[in-house]
Amino acid sequence: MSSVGVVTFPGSLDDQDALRAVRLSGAEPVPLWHASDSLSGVDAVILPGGFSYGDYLRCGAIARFAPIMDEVIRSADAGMPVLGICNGFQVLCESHLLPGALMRNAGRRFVCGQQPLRVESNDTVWTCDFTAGQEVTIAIKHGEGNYQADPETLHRLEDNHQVVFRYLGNPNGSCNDIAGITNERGNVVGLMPHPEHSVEVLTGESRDGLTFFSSVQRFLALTA
Ligand SMILES: NC(=O)CC[C@H](N)C(=O)O
Repeated sequence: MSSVGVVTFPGSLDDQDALRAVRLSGAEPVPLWHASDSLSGVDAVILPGGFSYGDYLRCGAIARFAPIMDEVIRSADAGMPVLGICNGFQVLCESHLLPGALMRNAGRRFVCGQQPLRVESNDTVWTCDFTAGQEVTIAIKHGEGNYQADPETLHRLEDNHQVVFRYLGNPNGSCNDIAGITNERGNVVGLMPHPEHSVEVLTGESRDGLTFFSSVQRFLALTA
């Protein structure tokens, strides 16, 4: 059975839901602590949503310097699957594992709801069980989800097919309707929507989020 670690930072909010989603998908969930310097031998890591360090300075800017991040960055560079959800996406951008930045929502309001998305790429370890062009619905809730990058970076992301999800109805002003991106290798994915909140019909309208967790398991089984 593959194991997926979920890092808890001070102020993380969605770590328990991420652990639960990992368990629902059949993998072993492993809680990881921000102050540790070990990933406890897990096969993949999730940086969850929330308000790490109270969003002080900038969202994700302090979490990026948590002791565990040295090992997350080293393992990501070595090919380990890493998923950053919402605040986790912000941490990945601050860590320069992904390019660009998440700015205050264009409407200056926190947005929350069921968000339609289009899957742009299934060529990542976290999205290989989706089909490209598929439309899915996943929960969103964020104040700083407005993805921005310089024109050269945006061209590179588009040319390399590194845009993984686009909003159908842009809720926050993100460039090119970008909801999620990947690194060139396809092992690091960051997105503002919350797949861990869209895994059960009892708590949402969609189970589309489960596909992230089944995708990484299939990838890990193939490479074991
Ligand atoms: N749900 C979240 O992870 C929120 C992320 C961040 N604190 C924001 O408001 O943008």
